[in-house]
Amino acid sequence: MSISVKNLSKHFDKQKAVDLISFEAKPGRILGFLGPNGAGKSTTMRMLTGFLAPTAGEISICNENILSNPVTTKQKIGYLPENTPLYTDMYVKEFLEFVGETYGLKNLVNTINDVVKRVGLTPQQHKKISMLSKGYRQRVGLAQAIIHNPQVLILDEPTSGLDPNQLVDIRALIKSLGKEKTVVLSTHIMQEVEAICDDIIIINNGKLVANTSLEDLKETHYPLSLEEIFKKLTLD
Ligand SMILES: Nc1ncnc2c1ncn2[C@@H]1O[C@H](COP(=O)(O)OP(=O)(O)OP(=O)(O)O)[C@@H](O)[C@H]1O
Repeated sequence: MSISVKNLSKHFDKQKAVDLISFEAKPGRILGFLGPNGAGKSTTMRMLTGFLAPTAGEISICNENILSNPVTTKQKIGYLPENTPLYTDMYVKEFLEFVGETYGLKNLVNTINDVVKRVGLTPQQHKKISMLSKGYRQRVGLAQAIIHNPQVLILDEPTSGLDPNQLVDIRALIKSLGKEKTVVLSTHIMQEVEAICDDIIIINNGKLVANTSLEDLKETHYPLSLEEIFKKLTLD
């Protein structure tokens, strides 16, 4: 199992932002992480990537405990945070070189060329990040997430704010990455879930209310649409 989460909780003072959740994510599959605003998705993703310490619970990435082996587990994870923080004064390749160096990657020139091609950044590769549209910035965010060839990808709302053409391109890219890696992505777009996810977890008020395959979720709630299922499980 690439990601295994057991009884994970995060409390901010008295608020239980994440409340005893357990789930697994498997290689070669894309796990959609759904939930209303404020349900606990970003908090969970930040714990999965080691950016935020859990209040309680266990996370293992590729069979290694994230708290006991923070350095090795971080090497196995690529993370695209919500509102991708990028150094916008840097040029695309300069930024990727900076990220590659922090991972201690060898053969960086070829690696950067490969990753630029993979995410469809070739026409923009000589530009400053501040000059790029939202969709191309998102591609730079994806490039930095995959540059070290991680086994696990954590993508926090990777397609929010993209135009319909960019949406299609980025989804296709995520789908192709999902064939070889374990991908966890959060989204509010049900069409996106239908288009690319294999498995689904739904979180509401910090608790998991669904944890199954997309197929099983639809079968269990037949004939409801995914929007209707989401509503049914998350309206208190
Ligand atoms: N650093 C923090 N300090 C205090 N409360 C926090 C902190 N980070 C998150 N929260 C709270 O925890 C809850 C879960 O937030 P989180 O950002 O994980 O939700 P989300 O599911 O990602 O929401 P969205 O869909 O709006 O991005 C919210 O009530 C939020 O206000």
